[in-house]
Amino acid sequence: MTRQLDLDPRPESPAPKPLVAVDRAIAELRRGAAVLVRAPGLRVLMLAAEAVGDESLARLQADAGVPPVLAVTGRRAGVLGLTETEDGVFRLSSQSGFDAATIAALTDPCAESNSPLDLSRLDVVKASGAEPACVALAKLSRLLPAAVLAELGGHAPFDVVQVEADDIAAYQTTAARSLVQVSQARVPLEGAENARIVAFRPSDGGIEHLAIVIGEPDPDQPVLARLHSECFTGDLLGSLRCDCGDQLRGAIAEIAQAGSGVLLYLAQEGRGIGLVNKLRAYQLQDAGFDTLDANLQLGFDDDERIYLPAAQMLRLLGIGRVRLLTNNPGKVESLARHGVEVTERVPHVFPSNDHNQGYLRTKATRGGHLF
Ligand SMILES: Nc1nc2c(ncn2[C@@H]2O[C@H](COP(=O)(O)OP(=O)(O)OP(=O)(O)O)[C@@H](O)[C@H]2O)c(=O)[nH]1
Ligand SMILES: [Zn+2]
Repeated sequence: MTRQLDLDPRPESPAPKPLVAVDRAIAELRRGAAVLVRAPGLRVLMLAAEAVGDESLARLQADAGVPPVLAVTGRRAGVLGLTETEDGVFRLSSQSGFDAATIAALTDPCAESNSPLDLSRLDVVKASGAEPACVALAKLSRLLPAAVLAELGGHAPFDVVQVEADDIAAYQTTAARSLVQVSQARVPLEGAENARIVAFRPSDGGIEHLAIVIGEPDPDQPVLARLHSECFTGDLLGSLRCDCGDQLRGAIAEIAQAGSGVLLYLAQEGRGIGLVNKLRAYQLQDAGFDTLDANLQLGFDDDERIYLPAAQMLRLLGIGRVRLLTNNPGKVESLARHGVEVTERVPHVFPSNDHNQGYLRTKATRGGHLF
């Protein structure tokens, strides 16, 4: 007999304080305000590089009492020719200081620059202080992965939001572990009428992930499953630049045909860099970079996704074993690492079109996808 899926109805506890502090910091950065990041023995005031203007830069310097430095990923430093090792985070400083236009030119490959950059005047060192946390916070804010920061000697500005570097580092894991089911409803889909959508929310009220459960999956058997990363352009608009729309509708059709299964619709747009950065990546691809190099130009890893939320949702649905619809061996490995047994990888390939041929070729030749 098929068991009903085990649905956990309610949050067990209020949002952990660390999540709340990071959420507040994200909101501040996105509106161009400074936040205070604390690391052991260190306090820095930071702005997201993408959101600085000359005025906020001047205020940062006045509040901290020292000239700001710039933190970028090793990826971005490598693209600029400032380092050969691309791991970690680098601190760039300049005797003459930075203005907003220079920061834009250093951090945003899509920025229109009026004057050529003089990189020879930059001091470049691998950073081990608060810089990695600051860059991680910019990434969590779905902004460009770069930060402007200044060490704070004296008092913090009275109204500044404060956040611990350790809480930033733990944020994604903590948020994923705190996911709970918050609502569900029957939603008949074209070709899969016996479907319901189950919504999962982290306890800080962060962005929800969805499970589309088709039929009545038997938790005692491996469940046919698809992890689908959100793609506004492909899923909703039918963009031909990728294969997401076909994969989404194809997975629903295949699961319906098999009788039952689950599609996790994960809020990780643009392989985890967010829609705005994905549009930047598209602009770079139109200038000749492939889908992986475009991410690196922006300072991101080629894939910024984590699959702990997916593993957690499967657990909450009572599913421990899956037959996974994917061409991406990374998804299989990652789910296994998070305790979900993948009994089989089921290929999920669709015909290419004139616009996504290069994208699919790159995934196969450089991304390790199996087509
Ligand atoms: N950064 C970036 N993201 C993209 C690009 N094209 C599509 N995406 C995103 O990539 C994700 C789609 O990847 P998936 O289909 O889930 O996964 P996959 O790694 O291709 O593996 P499969 O399971 O085989 O499909 C979505 O979040 C898209 O928004 C691109 O050129 N750049
Ligand atoms: Zn897509």
